[in-house]
Amino acid sequence: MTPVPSGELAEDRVTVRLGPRSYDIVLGRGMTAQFGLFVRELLPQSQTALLVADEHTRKLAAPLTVPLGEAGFRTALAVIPAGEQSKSLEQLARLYDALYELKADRRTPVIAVGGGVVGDLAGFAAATYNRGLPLIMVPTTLLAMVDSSVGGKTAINHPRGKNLIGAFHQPKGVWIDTDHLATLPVREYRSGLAEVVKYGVIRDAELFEILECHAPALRNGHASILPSIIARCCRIKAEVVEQDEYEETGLRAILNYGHTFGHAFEIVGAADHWLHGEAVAAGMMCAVRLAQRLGYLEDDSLPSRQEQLLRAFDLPIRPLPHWDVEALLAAMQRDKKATAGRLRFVLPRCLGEVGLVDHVPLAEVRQILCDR
Ligand SMILES: O=C(O)C(=O)C[C@@H](O)[C@H](O)[C@H](O)COP(=O)(O)O
Ligand SMILES: [Zn+2]
Repeated sequence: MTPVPSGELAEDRVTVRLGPRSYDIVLGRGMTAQFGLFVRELLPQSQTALLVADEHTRKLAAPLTVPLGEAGFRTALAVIPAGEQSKSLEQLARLYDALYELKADRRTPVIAVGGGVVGDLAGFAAATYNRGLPLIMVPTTLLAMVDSSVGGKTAINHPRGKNLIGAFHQPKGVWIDTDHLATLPVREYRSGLAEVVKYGVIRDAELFEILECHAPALRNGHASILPSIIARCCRIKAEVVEQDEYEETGLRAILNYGHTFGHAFEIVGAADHWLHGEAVAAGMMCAVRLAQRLGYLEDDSLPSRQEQLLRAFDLPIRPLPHWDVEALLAAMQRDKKATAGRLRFVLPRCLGEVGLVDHVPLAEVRQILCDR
């Protein structure tokens, strides 16, 4: 795999092993000066690079143009409006225009500097322009570091469904500089903690216990163990993606714990502007209650432990009362995991173990949604 660039301050490295599409996730602090070398070693022939950022992360993207220039790249920076609405055809077209203006060729990397929205949109532009450009992920939010920058899911939204238009397109490399977290608004940071809790429930009981022990420090972003938690989540994600890259066997679907409810909350409750992790948090609570109701859950302490942890991170544990139940159910029936409108959920059996449950009766799900 990729050699470590000399002088790099990387503290950790996780390799995602996917044969010819394998790549490294490099984790460290204060690594800006080494970024050009990192990209150059991945792409020895490229002459141009398009950086993509939003209004908030442009200040993190701009300094990267210096080491990229030193490494011989002619760069351009495309800035999109911040927020979920940017996962749209309109913003995608703007990125295609920017690539055209740059005279991008098949070797031009798209470098996504930001959170999940920037990564998903820039990733989809990279997956489709010229039938595929190299993609480099520079996640700057906790959520993007532990989840969306790894695994190759790229997408924009359809007005009626999250991530409905997308492609699998693995990055060539992921560059996690934890110094970027210092710039993150606290609500964004805590939204990322929801996906961290998810990893504990689906696959890593010990991680969940670590989160419980360090909840007060983690809540405020001051925990010295945070970098090791980020690396641990990346390792879990890598392991899952390595075994089921295209979500075919059902294994990768476990990463969707809380998302069937969560995506419906994001769509139906769009006006309330919940962040993705907030919707996932309330979605995980609905899922664990559903598991209990269906008799699937073997560990009765899990709902209250999960609730306590999410509360400790100031995350929502229920959908908002004014969201229409029938609209939420309709959104769930259009979920990508549903087949022919039949609901399929990722449900926990015990801490660290979840399964895919088919044909969940609509009435049971309605009951969970009515309980607010
Ligand atoms: O990488 C995956 O696989 C995931 O499901 C991770 C999720 O946290 C992420 O939100 C993903 O974008 C959801 O994908 P979708 O296929 O349900 O749209
Ligand atoms: Zn997610």
